[in-house]
Amino acid sequence: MIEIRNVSKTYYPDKSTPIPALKNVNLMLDHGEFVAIVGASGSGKSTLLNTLGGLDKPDSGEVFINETPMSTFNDHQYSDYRKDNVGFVFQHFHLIPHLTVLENVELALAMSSYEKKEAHQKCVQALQEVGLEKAIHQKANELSGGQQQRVAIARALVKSPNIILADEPTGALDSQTSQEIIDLLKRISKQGRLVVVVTHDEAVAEQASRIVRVKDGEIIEDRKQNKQDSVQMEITEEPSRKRSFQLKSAFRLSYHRIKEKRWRYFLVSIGISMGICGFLLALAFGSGIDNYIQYSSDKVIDSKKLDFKKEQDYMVSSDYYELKKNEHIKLVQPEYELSARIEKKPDIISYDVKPLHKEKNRNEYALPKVLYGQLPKDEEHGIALSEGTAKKLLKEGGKLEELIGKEITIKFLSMDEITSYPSRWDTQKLKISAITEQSFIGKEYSYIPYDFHTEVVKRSRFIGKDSEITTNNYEVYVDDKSSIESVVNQFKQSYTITTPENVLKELTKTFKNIQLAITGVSMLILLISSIMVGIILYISVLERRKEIGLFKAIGGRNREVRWIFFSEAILLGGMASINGTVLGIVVQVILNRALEAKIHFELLHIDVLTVLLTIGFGIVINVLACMIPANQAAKLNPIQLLKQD
Ligand SMILES: Nc1ncnc2c1ncn2[C@@H]1O[C@H](COP(=O)(O)OP(=O)(O)OP(=O)(O)O)[C@@H](O)[C@H]1O
Repeated sequence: MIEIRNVSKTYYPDKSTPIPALKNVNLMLDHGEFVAIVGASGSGKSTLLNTLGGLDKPDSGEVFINETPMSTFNDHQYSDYRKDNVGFVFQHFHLIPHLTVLENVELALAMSSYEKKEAHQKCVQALQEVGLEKAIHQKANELSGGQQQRVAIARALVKSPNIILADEPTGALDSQTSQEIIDLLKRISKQGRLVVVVTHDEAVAEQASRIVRVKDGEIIEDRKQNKQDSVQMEITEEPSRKRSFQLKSAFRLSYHRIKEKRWRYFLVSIGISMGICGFLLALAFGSGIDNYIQYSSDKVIDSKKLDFKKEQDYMVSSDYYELKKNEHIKLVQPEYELSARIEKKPDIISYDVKPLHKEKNRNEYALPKVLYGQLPKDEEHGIALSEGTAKKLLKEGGKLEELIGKEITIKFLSMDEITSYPSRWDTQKLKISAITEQSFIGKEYSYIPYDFHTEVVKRSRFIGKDSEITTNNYEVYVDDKSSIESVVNQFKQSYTITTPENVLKELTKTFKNIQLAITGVSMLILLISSIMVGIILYISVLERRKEIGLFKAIGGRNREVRWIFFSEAILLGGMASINGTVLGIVVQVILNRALEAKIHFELLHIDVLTVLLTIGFGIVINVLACMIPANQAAKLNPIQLLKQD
């Protein structure tokens, strides 16, 4: 069944001094044998056992498995050989302490395509065989040494391998328990399996059907005994199971590990949660910007309005007529603002005043949104105060609507026409006709009727009623948004033109900068957290060496070993991202509520897609952070890993 022909193996621990572990070893082993490999420490027993188990490869010579030379195996075939043919039993059991007895045994089937029910049945059967069917739900670390070794034997048996390899299986047990384990292994060999036991203990060796004595890497004795024991039943060989990795096993291991080291993982997850929360808010803010753009396009910015500016000169009548000649231009008005103040002792309320469109144009172009009252008519001496200014006027406990109809004294600032220096205050009594919505960003304006505004400007500049007001800014209104491009193209040589799009860009600049800052900070936090995750998982690789070794010994491939760590990263990332997302949603609700009265659109908007995207992003970052430690784990040598105590 297994033949070892002229096998030699030399180790070079410090690269120069060779340590020969096996020298020209020849051995043939068959079904149903119970072989004891004995010898002094360092004689090469474990190396021989590991070579039989496909964990170690010889330097020269050949190992044949049912006449197939192992040297033809690639790494995957070695793993498959361990998965289907070999069950390992170790001196220190190598059970996962926080898993139950059943879960420990199930682990051996993690690489095979068994149905859940079938797998369960096989595990229970294996545990019955070792006499532990009553303890299946007990935690492995609650068992005695002998019981733990029985679980380890059940784990080796559950795949129905035809070879059981046991390295000092009684080394950590008292003599009575040792005898029970040896009896168990003997029984297993009588089922027709090959059982190879490495032992120091001559009393154990004497019970084997064959003793192979090793000294300095050579077989010095190969003796068959207890002939009656070699009478055996034929095992019904199971066909090899298709490889199918049960991700569930990797996740179960990682879940238990995270539970065990919860404080460590909790601290690391705070960083990820904060970063993810920031990331979510940045996305939510992005939707807020879209809302703001929508709001501004509807309410703040007139989509048909262009601002024309002459850089050097004042605009004159010829400019005006030139503009009016364009068929798309419907209205041209000079643009100027007035500075005004209301004296409410001891305070002075200062604000700027713009003209309202004439009534005939009000249906065509954007108007400030009225909260209370009505916009003043053309001939009225009324003012539409902005919400912010109106609030300053209110007496404590007063309501905004109570201001409507009240008369107030407003002082408009007059300028010296030549020097442009403010020279005196022009006092007017005006009725408060309306209160308009406060704009969230940009300047607040109050409005007075167009002609009245022109009159105040002329008076403030000391010019006659029939004179033109000099300005270098014109408001130009077109018939439709679609005409803007052609108008701009025609006049861009002579004027600096600001389109509604430019205005919007300017208005959203602050938002974009805030969003950029939040994104930047959250990315920085995520970068630092992912480095921390990488470090934590690197520590995890060091601490989970036994699990990695075990996974490889039961036939796990490198890819599957990586999954032990990916599952850890996914669980950690998933939990931290969910926490971060919940935190983000809480911040969103609080901020939106707090700003509800001040702004008229949703500043932060989170939808299901954003939530899923954020959680996915958090998980991806964690998986990326775990790449290096996971690859490192996959490359580790199982023999070294299993040797550590
Ligand atoms: N990975 C390794 N690197 C370097 N030397 C090694 C390695 N594995 C084994 N050796 C050396 O090879 C020799 C045989 O080791 P092996 O573990 O097979 O002996 P053993 O008989 O099983 O010993 P023990 O009973 O103490 O476990 C020893 O001298 C050991 O130091």
